[in-house]
Amino acid sequence: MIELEGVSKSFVQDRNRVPALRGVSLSIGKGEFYVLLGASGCGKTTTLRIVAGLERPDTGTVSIDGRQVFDHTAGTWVGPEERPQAMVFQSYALWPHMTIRQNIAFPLRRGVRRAAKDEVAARVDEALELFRLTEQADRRVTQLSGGQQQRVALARALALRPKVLLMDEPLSNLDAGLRMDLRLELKELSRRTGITCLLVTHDQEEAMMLADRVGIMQGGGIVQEGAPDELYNAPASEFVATFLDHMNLIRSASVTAGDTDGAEITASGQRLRLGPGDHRVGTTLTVGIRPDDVVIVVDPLSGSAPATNLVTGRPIDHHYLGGHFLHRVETPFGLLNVRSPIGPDRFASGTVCLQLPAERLITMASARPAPESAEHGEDEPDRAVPPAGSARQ
Ligand SMILES: Nc1ncnc2c1ncn2[C@@H]1O[C@H](COP(=O)(O)OP(=O)(O)OP(=O)(O)O)[C@@H](O)[C@H]1O
Repeated sequence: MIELEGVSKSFVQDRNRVPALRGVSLSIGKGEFYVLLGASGCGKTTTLRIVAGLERPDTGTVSIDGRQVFDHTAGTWVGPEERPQAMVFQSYALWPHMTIRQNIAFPLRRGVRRAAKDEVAARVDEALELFRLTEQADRRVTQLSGGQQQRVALARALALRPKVLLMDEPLSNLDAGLRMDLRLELKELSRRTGITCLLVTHDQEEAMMLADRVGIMQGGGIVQEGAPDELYNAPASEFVATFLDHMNLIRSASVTAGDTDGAEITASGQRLRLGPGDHRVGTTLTVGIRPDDVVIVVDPLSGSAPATNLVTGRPIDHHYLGGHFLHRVETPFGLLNVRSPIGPDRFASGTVCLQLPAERLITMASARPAPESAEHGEDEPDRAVPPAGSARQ
């Protein structure tokens, strides 16, 4: 339904051409919910605006529903009004002097997709019902809450019966509760209508919850795409691993032994077992483990305690997060974040034994060493937990 091939775009900033997109290729199927996820400035909105026809790329091709709408080489260009899409913005973009009903009806009466009067009335009623807005239909939109206003914006977009719904951070202005409600509505809606959705966000949870497929953007390109669970369980790079889930990273791990059951790695003078996988002896890789997957071994001397992949550390601090704790623990691998229901009152004082279970360790290619300043640049994810900074060797 949406195809981008080799799309690049640069903008002039302070008299210099600055690349915003570097050869983006993307293929979104009919009825698919695709989310572009990335930190501020990585090129998400530019990609969306190019699909919408609000921005003209420098190179490449763009097709929607089998029709080429841009081809740099052939000089093809189809304007936004002729593309089969509707767009929803973070700012709602409603007409404040109109009622809900008028806001939904207005675009149906104008432009190239103008509908007949009866048709307009029928579509407005349908959209009102879909978003449970029928009772308030004659209220001014300025009298509505943010969540209601965004539902009007979505109703207005869907009343156009677009083949493609493009959404730019549509839920970012809403508080946490409303955001969750609208996510659920949006997901249900996309299932029910079968409409192809492309949404951009910097919110990992939102992307995971809504998407059939997520494309993770960094520095003007898509660095990995896949179903949310694929990305979560098999991040291809340190960037994706830390962006999605604040993973603890153990860098510069050497594979020292391997057999069909798994492999052994050495990092910071400590040995760890890995589960089965394609790990060649002699290679160096990065090993990741999520804070939830690190096990606190309360009584390491008991007969039932695990025997492998143990490491002793010094707790630095503890944060109560409601129902569970976040502990930061200094270990030979560096500082590890550990999320656990076990509270600090159950550790021996000043020391804690951790297990990094082999089946929970995720391996990925080592990143090239980054300059210190780049480590916390704009592409760094928003952190809900303190970073495991010193685990970066
Ligand atoms: N009209 C413009 N003029 C100049 N530079 C632009 C313009 N639009 C985007 N850029 C630049 O292109 C890059 C990508 O911007 P874009 O808005 O696509 O990023 P984004 O990932 O959507 O970020 P955000 O989440 O902050 O909106 C940024 O460096 C931005 O400053």
